[in-house]
Amino acid sequence: MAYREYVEKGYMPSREMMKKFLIEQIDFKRNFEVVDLYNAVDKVSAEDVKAKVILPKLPVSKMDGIGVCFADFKDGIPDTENWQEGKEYIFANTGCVVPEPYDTVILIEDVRFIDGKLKILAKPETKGQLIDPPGSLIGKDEVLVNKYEKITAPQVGLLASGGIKEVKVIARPKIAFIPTGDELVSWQSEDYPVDKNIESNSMMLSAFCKQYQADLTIFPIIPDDKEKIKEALTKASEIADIILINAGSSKGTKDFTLDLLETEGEVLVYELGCRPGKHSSFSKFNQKPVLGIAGPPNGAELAMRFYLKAIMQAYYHQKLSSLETVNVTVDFDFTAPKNADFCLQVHIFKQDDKYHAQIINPKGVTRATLLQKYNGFIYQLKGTSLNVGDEVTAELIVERKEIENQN
Ligand SMILES: Nc1nc2c(c(=O)[nH]1)N[C@H]1C(S)=C(S)[C@@H](COP(=O)(O)OP(=O)(O)OC[C@H]3O[C@@H](n4cnc5c(N)ncnc54)[C@H](O)[C@@H]3O)O[C@H]1N2
Ligand code: MOO
Repeated sequence: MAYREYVEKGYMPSREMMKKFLIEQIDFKRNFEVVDLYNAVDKVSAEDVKAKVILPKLPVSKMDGIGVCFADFKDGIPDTENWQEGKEYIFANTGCVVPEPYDTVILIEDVRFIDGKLKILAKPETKGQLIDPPGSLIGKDEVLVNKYEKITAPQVGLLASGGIKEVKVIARPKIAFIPTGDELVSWQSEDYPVDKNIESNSMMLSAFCKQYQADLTIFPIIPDDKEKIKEALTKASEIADIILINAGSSKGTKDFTLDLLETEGEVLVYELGCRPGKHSSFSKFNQKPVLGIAGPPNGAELAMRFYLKAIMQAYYHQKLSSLETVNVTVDFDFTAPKNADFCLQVHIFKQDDKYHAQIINPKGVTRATLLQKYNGFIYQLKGTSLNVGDEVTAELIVERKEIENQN
């Protein structure tokens, strides 16, 4: 073990700048796959999907009624006492074909049968009234889903109507996660020695990957050994589109991750100008993007919430989403450090028709308390202060209804 002098280097982006930087820097190698309609929802279409059939193929009725020939109404409502079904009129049901020569539908509500004899109460206004002509529901070659559009549940039905059986979509990216640290033991272990910590970030990531639609390979815990880390990175670069390497990113005697990425790859961001999650980094190794994530679960969580999410949205050609915001009155004083913005984790609640925010120090409470309490962020620029009573914009990580009437 040796003392490592801390040298601040490189670009230290804020949270938003880091998202932007990642998206600009990553040259995504996307894969595609063909899925059937059972598996199409929420996938992103790789191309414009055009209808293979038109609907309807023949004129159909828009409503339940009777089909008539408009010409019979040129002088007003004719005497229909002797009209016969199948001759002067037919029954026309919603969505069913109205065959020639019938060209107009009269609503069944505007028709009576008195002693079996037809009586029409309202003259059709126009020829073709209440009829959907061919192609009026799905047009010839109509685009049903656009390229890079996320397919919704109604669109899956639309695709089926358009004669589509399968769609080419962007395949889930492959993410490799490399947990590092001599002090770690797997969360699957039944008991663990007193000097060990439980490796849990892989499971948090596994859950985030489910939400973000990525396939995850979790590597075994890699000891703090440059050769072993290099081996793992090499293997990860062969199987994954995006590599996440965890911990060993700070100033400790065993924090080798960035030294290694610097000599064996290229480090573009060593650390952020934003806390928590300051020790998030971005590198390239064997042409693969490597997102470095801080070891402590809270820093790791924020990196997954912000940076991994941005990467995933860009991978799927989706716009970057932003959190819903709410104006809050702060119930605390706080000054952000001079060298980094601070993404404050706060408890937002409603009192006397106003939203308030209480600060939660992630390093001062158990993780369970933090996760129970914090429901939003206040992003505070470096060196700036907040004082009790200030009104600011906060971001919500829960739905707005969750912050109504709770303390
Ligand atoms: N002198 C300084 N010390 C530290 C600073 C600093 O600026 N100056 N920053 C602190 C901050 S903030 C963070 S965040 C951490 C970053 O640490 P590392 O990313 O280098 O992580 P380690 O030191 O290896 O481990 C820290 C902590 O996290 C636990 N850990 C690691 N991996 C996992 C995992 N996969 N699952 C669960 N927990 C994990 C590890 O056991 C340690 O407890 O540095 C601070 N120090
Ligand atoms: O980077 Mo650390 O995650 O600020 O807590």
